[in-house]
Amino acid sequence: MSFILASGSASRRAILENAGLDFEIDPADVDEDALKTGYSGDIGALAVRLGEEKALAVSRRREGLVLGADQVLEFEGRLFDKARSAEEAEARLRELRGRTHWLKGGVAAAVGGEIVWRHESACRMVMRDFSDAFLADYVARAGDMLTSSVGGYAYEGLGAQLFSEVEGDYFAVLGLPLLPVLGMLRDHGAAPA
Ligand SMILES: Nc1nc2c(ncn2[C@H]2C[C@H](O)[C@@H](COP(=O)(O)OP(=O)(O)OP(=O)(O)O)O2)c(=O)[nH]1
Repeated sequence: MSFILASGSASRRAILENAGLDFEIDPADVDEDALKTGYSGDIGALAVRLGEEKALAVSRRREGLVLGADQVLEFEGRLFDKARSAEEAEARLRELRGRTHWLKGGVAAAVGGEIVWRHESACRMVMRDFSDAFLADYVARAGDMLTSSVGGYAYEGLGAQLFSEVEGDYFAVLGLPLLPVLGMLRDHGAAPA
């Protein structure tokens, strides 16, 4: 039983590998900025739409079940994508500290160029009001996570120190709501029932 993960995300790959699943990786080439720039609708729905676009882009050229996903950060109604530099990530963390933001996730499965399943997740991230000294130390130690993860943190790692409370699916924070995905994979014969 196998399926295709239409993602270049190391986190999504690790989540599925650690769960013992058999899959190929074939990242989707989707112009996310085209959909995100100037978007003013529901941010969770956008993440689902992006997950669908990624799944469809690969499903149109590959046989079998294709899984696509996306995750965006929502803060006071504003949409944030991955920071483009460590400096931008630091400025954002300074803005988010002491306040609550959401990680909105969308995941979709496609077969033969058609969407067969979709799921939306929302995780409430309560960031503590850490000091400037803490932030400087965090930025010095966080490395690539500052720009490779949508919030500038790895919640399973150093990023845990940023938060006082998190509500939602742990795996969804990391980029892929594993249990709903497993249910779908079993329904489609792509994971052991
Ligand atoms: N390891 C880790 N990664 C995280 C965490 N929070 C978010 N991420 C990652 C998961 C995704 O790789 C990334 C969200 O960006 P996207 O949804 O646009 O995916 P990405 O561009 O990485 O890959 P893709 O578009 O699927 O090829 O942030 C976390 O707490 N830990």
